Amino acid sequence: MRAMDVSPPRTTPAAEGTGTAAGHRWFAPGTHITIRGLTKRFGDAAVYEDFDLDIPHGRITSVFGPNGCGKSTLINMIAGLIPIDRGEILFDGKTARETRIGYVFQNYREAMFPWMRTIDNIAYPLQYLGLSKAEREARMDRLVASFDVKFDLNRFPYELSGGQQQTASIMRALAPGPEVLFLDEPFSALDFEMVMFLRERLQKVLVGRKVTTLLVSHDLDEAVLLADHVLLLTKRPTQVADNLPFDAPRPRTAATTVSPEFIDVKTRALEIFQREVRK
Ligand SMILES: Nc1ncnc2c1ncn2[C@@H]1O[C@H](COP(=O)(O)OP(=O)(O)OP(=O)(O)O)[C@@H](O)[C@H]1O
Repeated sequence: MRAMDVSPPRTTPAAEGTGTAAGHRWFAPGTHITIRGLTKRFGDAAVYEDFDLDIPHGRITSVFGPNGCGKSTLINMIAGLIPIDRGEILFDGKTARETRIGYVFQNYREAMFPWMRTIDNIAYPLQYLGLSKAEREARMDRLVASFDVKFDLNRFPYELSGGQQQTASIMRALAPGPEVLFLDEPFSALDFEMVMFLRERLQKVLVGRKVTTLLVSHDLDEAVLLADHVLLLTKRPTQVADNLPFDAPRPRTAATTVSPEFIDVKTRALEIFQREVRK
């Protein structure tokens, strides 16, 4: 089943290409990531079988579905962290290797280099971009200002709280200016005050920079609150159950969760989820 708004054919003549790095490949306007015919097995178990999906440019897509349906596997395959068995995943016609990607893991405790100060951890990816020292410093200044952190970034990661470490992990993922950001349950181990802070900061930065974002969340409120699209998955072999747009104004806050439009999307998502779980 397809995911988003358009229905591109699997293959089209070269003339219909959109002038990408790959030149001959077709993708729908507004689409950033195109997945076609994706197949992934673990042993005898098919997690994905001929799976197609279009992920829009510069928007936040939340991935939600039954336990073990393959949410993490999906974003890890898209990010190029685990191999696919068959199919094609392209970013504006490019491969993951040709795309600047950021990734935030659930387990922030193992995400940072413990021997480096937090600020140096965050700046670490910048050294691979070939920027001058002045450019690196200017980027860091902008990033630190946009997150408005209240803790001391000169501390070592182990001196920070979990929420502060995860804030730093997110800042590090954003430091090189990723075209695509992957977040796998980034807030699930954090206290609610920190979750509120991070949701607000993250939205501001992602929407401001128009970063294509894929967020895996087990929390339906969070999945809907942050998303431009809520991608609902079926049980395995996993397909797209539905893809619900949510276009409430930003920044979205706790107040958004009591708005009629939020409740409407959440209710529809819950119905689809329950239908899939019962199958
Ligand atoms: N490396 C692996 N080897 C074998 N099976 C795997 C491997 N990675 C994932 N799986 C299996 O693939 C399925 C999908 O796993 P995945 O972690 O992607 O699901 P998920 O939807 O993110 O799960 P959850 O809801 O529990 O977070 C699960 O049944 C899991 O056990």
